[in-house]
Amino acid sequence: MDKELMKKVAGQEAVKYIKDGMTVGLGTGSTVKYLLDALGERVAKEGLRIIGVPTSNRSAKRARDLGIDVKSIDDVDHIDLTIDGADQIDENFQGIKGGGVAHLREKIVAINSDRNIWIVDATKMAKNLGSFPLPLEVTPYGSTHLFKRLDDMGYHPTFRTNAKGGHVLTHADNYIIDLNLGYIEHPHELETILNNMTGIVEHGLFLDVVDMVIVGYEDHSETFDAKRK
Ligand SMILES: O=C(CO)[C@H](O)[C@H](O)COP(=O)(O)O
Repeated sequence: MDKELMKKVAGQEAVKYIKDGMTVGLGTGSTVKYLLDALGERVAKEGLRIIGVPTSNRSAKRARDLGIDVKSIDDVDHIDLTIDGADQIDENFQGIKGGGVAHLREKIVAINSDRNIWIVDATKMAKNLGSFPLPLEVTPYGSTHLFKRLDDMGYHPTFRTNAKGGHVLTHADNYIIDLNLGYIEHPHELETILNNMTGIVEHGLFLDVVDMVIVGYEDHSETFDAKRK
């Protein structure tokens, strides 16, 4: 199974939805990298005029390197379409994001977009959410106490660390706690609980957000209308 090829297929399919004059949210991750490559090619060949709103410093740099104009979300008045990756998508098109530490910006861009498309390789599709650990962006201040509370609640938290054993830091210099849940039976109930916990800046549950999902296989892609279930 060639996962890179599957990601590339999804990224190349998604670029077709970008039209001249659009303001486009640019997600983060290894699948979005293929979207950016394909978009850069269209900008160069077709003279496509778009404004990209990147969700991470990584995507901003790559977009600029490819000749794509980028602006901060606060410098645009609206976003027509956002294309982003995801870590896991269930059969109701609910998702987990944040494996790449960018879910706070990704969620802000997503909820301010007219439409959202997710691009994934086929291995990301699952019956239920939860086998992929659920990322939480948390404030460093008080994070050991928050960690203990999450542990007491049975959520099996782990701090995300780097190769040197230090905390992985987000764009806002916050920490990441991953919840090793295994199976999320009621995503909306969990969302409400996490929304109400002080110290959690944002969680990686993206519920009722996506409009279209493009799943890449090695030799074709499948497109799902996520709002028509
Ligand atoms: O949520 C994300 C970053 O925070 C990414 O969209 C997600 O991790 C998917 O990344 P990849 O395409 O590399 O698997």
